[in-house]
Amino acid sequence: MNLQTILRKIRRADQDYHLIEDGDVIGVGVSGGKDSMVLLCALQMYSRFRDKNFRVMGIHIEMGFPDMDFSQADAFCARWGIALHHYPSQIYEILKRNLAKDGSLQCSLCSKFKKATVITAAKELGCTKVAFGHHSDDAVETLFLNMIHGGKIATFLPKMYMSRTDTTFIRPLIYCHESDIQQALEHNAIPYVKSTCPNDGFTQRQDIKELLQQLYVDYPMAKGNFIYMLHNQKQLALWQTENDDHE
Ligand SMILES: Nc1ncnc2c1ncn2[C@@H]1O[C@H](COP(=O)(O)OP(=O)(O)OP(=O)(O)O)[C@@H](O)[C@H]1O
Repeated sequence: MNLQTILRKIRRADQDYHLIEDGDVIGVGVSGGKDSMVLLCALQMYSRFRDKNFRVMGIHIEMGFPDMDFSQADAFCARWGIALHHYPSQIYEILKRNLAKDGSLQCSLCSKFKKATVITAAKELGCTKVAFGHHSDDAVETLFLNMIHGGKIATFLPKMYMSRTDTTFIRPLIYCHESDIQQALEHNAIPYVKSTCPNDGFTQRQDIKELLQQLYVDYPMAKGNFIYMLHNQKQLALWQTENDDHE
């Protein structure tokens, strides 16, 4: 497999945010989509570097969406000696019983259940950390979603400890663009499973994705600047009222 660009960017993220330590057992959350399949393969390769001693395994939570065929992904992982564990769940059934007012599935509920199930599976499998396939374009989309819908300047972190469940999450692809992932996927013929979630393509995230794509056509430099901005702490200048000092 040739994953040079991805591996270089994972290494940089690892150095900047200390994502992986000696002795780690990393459970990669695998939806079967492009990002998590590339992450699983790349981390497996990264684990072969001599200066790091850690193990990697894939964890797929079976959501129960119809016609999700994992046979190619399973065969590919077996060929490359990558462990991919499947965990059945009732998530789709529960979501169908708790529809939103407009009759659609609730993405926020889905995300909560999915995360909780990945954590349970990771603990059962003896993982020390859980890795997600979020990349830099996801980070910028989340930032815009939070600004537009939530009135806050925030996105997910490269590394996050959740004390409630005693779990550390890492996002090794944060310096990778979607285009890097697409290239790696094609170059190495990594299979992926197309999601059959009925909400796919009709989410607020999809709207933001399209908005940003248009913005990048007019302002191509924005793509790199948005990522730089996320860790450009020195030039952070936000308003502070007198009251904020005392809160
Ligand atoms: N069914 C699942 N089982 C395990 N982990 C999952 C599952 N679905 C998503 N994840 C993890 O959560 C991350 C973000 O989820 P999201 O739904 O945005 O991903 P996706 O777009 O469906 O797939 P991908 O990110 O793999 O292309 C994924 O990259 C993956 O690491």
